[in-house]
Amino acid sequence: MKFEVLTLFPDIFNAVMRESIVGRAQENGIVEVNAVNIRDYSKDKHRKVDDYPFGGGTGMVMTCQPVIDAYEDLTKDLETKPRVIYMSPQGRVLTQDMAKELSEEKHLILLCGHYEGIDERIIEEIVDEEISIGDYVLTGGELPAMVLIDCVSRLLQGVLASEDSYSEESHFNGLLEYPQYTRPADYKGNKVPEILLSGHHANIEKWKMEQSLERTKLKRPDMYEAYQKKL
Ligand SMILES: Nc1nonc1C(=O)N[C@@H]1CC[C@H](O)C1
Repeated sequence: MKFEVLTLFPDIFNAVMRESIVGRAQENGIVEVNAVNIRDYSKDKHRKVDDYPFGGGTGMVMTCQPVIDAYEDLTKDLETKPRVIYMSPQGRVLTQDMAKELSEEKHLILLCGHYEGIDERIIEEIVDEEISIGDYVLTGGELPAMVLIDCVSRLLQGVLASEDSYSEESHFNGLLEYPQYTRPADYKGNKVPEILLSGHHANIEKWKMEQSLERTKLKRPDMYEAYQKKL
């Protein structure tokens, strides 16, 4: 799967996306992250990519020309145009179900805003969908883009050790995950639940489901209600 990111800060992606699990997925050719510097497409003699907003207001707005020319350049030889996602607080908030849906794509273009945002005509011309990572405002769309790349990439075949790695985790099955424990079985008198040491797999699975239901009901009653409705 190929992610092409339109950004003013490509080095952020090159630093983070070469590390750990996404980095290994890139080395294995499962994922490709290509960060494209919007500023390289500016026709302004000072390589400007932003300007003052019409109608007043604070901050700067990213201008149309560099972003749209960058998009045109990335897609000029492509038969089918990839989906363009603008990372924005006005978008649909990213969920595990959306990540699963996005993981079916072969090629995505992610647009990272900066400053106060981008000229609306960019959205009208090239953006297919706005996606938010949460109801708060950041300084740029780079972290949201990396969050999306991370949560989508880990669903791709061969990225995690096994599919089981995510099939029982929080949000995948509509519930929060059960508590996890590892060695030592007794840490300063705080012991791992006996059931997990019993070797009785049916009872262990039953305990895990009970724990998932209990903590979802406690921590995320909204998810618990939605889960109950689906039964
Ligand atoms: N929350 C979010 N989920 O996706 N993106 C954001 C976000 O706050 N973006 C910033 C808004 C102005 C600046 O351009 C970038």
